Amino acid sequence: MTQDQRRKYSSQVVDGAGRAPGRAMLRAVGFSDEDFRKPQIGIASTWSNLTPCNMHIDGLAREASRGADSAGGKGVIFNTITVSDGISMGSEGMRYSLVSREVIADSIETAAGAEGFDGLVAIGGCDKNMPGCVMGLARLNRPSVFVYGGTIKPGADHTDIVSVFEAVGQHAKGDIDLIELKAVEEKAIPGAGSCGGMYTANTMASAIEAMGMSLPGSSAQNAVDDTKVQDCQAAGQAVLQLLEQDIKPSDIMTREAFENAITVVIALGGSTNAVLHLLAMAHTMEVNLTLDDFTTIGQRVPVLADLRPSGQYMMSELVAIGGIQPLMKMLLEAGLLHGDCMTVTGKTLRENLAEVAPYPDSQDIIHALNDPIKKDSHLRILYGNLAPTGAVAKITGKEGTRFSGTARVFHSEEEAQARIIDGTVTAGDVVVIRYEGPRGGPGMREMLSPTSAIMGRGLGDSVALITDGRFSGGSHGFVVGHVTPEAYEGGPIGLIENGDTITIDAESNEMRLEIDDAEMERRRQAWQRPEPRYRRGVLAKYARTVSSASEGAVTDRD
Ligand SMILES: CC(C)(O)[C@@H](O)C(=O)O
Ligand SMILES: [Mg+2]
Repeated sequence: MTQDQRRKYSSQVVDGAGRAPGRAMLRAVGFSDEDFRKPQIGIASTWSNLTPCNMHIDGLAREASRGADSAGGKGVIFNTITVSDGISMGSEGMRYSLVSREVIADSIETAAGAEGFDGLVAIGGCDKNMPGCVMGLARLNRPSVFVYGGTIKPGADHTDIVSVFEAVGQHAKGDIDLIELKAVEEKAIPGAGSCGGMYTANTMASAIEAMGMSLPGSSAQNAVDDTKVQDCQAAGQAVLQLLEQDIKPSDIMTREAFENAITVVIALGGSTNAVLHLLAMAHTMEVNLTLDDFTTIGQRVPVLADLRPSGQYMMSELVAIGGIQPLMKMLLEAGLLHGDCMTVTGKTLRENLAEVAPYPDSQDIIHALNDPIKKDSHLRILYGNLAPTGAVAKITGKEGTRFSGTARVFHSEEEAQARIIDGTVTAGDVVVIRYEGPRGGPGMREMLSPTSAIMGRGLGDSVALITDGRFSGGSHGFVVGHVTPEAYEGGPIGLIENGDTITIDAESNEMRLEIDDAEMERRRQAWQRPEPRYRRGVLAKYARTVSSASEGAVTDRD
């Protein structure tokens, strides 16, 4: 491919006498005559000092830019936003979390679309960054690579952010005092990097690597490590190679690649957010993926990783034994991955895995296929009279696979949290948290505070929680989220009354409100939509455009 063919977009901005004003501007940011003849590589950085997940990404962006320069391109760094779920969780501000995914995708599309980058590297840290970046790259469909900022190291005594959330529940129960709670708070977050278990950030990074949009190994690296620096430089270089071969996201993010991503997420015991984000990414790439694909794939893929929140180990411990590449090789050899998928190395998944060595014999983080932690998926898609268009449950089996209990209904996360903490919620209850959906919240908050409070209070196997909101990757217990249609749209979750019996069955994949159809209809007639919580600003805009959680909660429908 000629240099000019590789400058499909930047040539429109910098070539010819008429473009002198644009070149004048670019000279001021460091372009030389020679640079105008190079492909421009946009480096989307989610750097921010507001969260440890992203506080090191400015340095990583500079490494990626150097990598692009060294391969004959011209790297141009630009920034997009991030918000931190670990900080906003349980507050009004958490309504902005899922919204930030759209803002990130929109801003990458906007900056690259306006400036004429020929290729891109996008670097994400906190969990919504990852799908946000990839959605931006997919919309642009220019040769590009995603880089994960890397995982945080464990805090002292094997703690992490979820340890702090669960300590809040232990404190409420009286098991630990304020001094002990503060000690957990002080030791859990030792520096830069994304939340340390198989929570949403590590889940999505792994999914994206499995999908072929990150370099092999990228998703399982420590944030502060030479391997991450090398990954960034290599990503900058890889974009130039992708330009040469004209390999675009649409060549990589195929239906089979999404199936690979789902397979790896299940094997890792990953976050329920993967369902939402993969549906959204597929929508962006115009790949036909539905909730039911998670069921079909989930029937044949076991959970193999003993990682938090349901298991014991942290991501950095998986990094130490070789990351997810040996796992992917195991899955490929078992016929569970499509080996012919193209990746950002310019090679297929099978070619990338050819030289990968197996895990050391001594490890017990990743179980063998004949000794799974769970023989099928922990991510269950439930239907029934409570979720006519689907819901997403995380059922590891540790808390059982069937739950029948008495509804205790709350109209917000805060209300529910207060009643869990003060002991009103007791064994046998099904906590219902509604009006937390994408549109009704708005923003579909993550219920990590209530699920952690339930665990901390020792009610993990005797209380279930259902919501039209979503969960953190750190949530565990008997939990069902993404209940659709959401309450604000008139969904049956809005018709539950205190004292009703609710049955959740993760074997038959059903969730039922035990009332007859006539009673359901009577309640439906009496239901009234509440006033929206926001009338102006980004949350109101979001509520007006967002689709159902069962469709990925996207805002750019046709
Ligand atoms: C705070 C967490 C654990 O990062 C959460 O937001 C997640 O979704 O995993
Ligand atoms: Mg999150």
